[in-house]
Amino acid sequence: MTQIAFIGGGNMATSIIGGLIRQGNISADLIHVSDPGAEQREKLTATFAVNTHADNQEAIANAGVVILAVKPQMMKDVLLPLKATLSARQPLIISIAAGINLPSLQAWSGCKSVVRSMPNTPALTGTGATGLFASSEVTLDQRNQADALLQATGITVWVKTEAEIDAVTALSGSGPAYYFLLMEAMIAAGRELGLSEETATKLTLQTALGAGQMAMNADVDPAELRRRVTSPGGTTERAIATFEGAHLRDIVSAAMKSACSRAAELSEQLGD
Ligand SMILES: NC(=O)C1=CN([C@@H]2O[C@H](COP(=O)(O)OP(=O)(O)OC[C@H]3O[C@@H](n4cnc5c(N)ncnc54)[C@H](OP(=O)(O)O)[C@@H]3O)[C@@H](O)[C@H]2O)C=CC1
Ligand SMILES: O=C(O)[C@@H]1CCC=N1
Repeated sequence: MTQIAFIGGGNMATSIIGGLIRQGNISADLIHVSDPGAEQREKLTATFAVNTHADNQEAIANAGVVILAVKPQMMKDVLLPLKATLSARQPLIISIAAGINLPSLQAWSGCKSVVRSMPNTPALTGTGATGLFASSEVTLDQRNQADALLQATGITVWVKTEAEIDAVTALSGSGPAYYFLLMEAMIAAGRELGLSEETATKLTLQTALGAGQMAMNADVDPAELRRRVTSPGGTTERAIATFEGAHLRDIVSAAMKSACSRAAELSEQLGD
């Protein structure tokens, strides 16, 4: 069976490892994670019983797939010392880093088969969403391997151009944070309306879950679901008018465009 190495065992690696272990198709024995933090390594071993290493070379020694899960700013410094080993072994490389393009990943790793992916943190509960784009050298088997790995954490979508990965980053990569921000705002507003923290939180989270599940299962689009909540002359109408008056759609559009530009900017600043 193929060994999988994670370089970097932080938030996102933890979410993906959690999804893989939870799904049960990959044994924890086959997963090797390297991270400089002793506490982080202990946490990963205690939670998932995976192999952990302080040394990146040890983690990749027998790996058929190497998942790059360090910050974009670290990527070049992390890969260059591994280049001799990686280029000799040619494992499938899967990067999850925002804004590091395929030519840079290929140059720094010495590997031809590189998949650029953009997952998100709900991977931890198997409800992740991942966008993927492969270098032309990636074989069909490797593409299927990357797809199966990330499908263990939720849905996968292959995009047609590498530039679309930056759009995916702005939408689903960063997207959970947008919903969490809305939850924070709703909890705070519920408190202002006199609800306890506990009640406001409980109702906000259950409403988010219910709306998400309804939207997933409905045979109509979110706009129609919104209309069905909005009784003429009722309460929702007032709230929606307030959102529209404050140009919520323009705010969302500007926010996502700035996230997408930041990904492109990272690529320019950090790439070769
Ligand atoms: N968080 C998210 O929602 C998403 C993140 N991403 C991408 O995932 C990547 C990781 O992000 P995230 O998990 O949030 O970041 P984290 O900082 O949580 O994780 C990165 C981990 O890498 C470790 N690390 C630092 N230097 C090295 C090294 N030389 N070798 C091995 N590991 C090292 C860090 O340790 P230490 O903290 O001690 O420095 C840290 O534990 C980023 O590239 C990001 O763009 C993609 C999709 C979503
Ligand atoms: O904020 C970031 O840069 C990373 C990429 C997508 C989510 N988190």
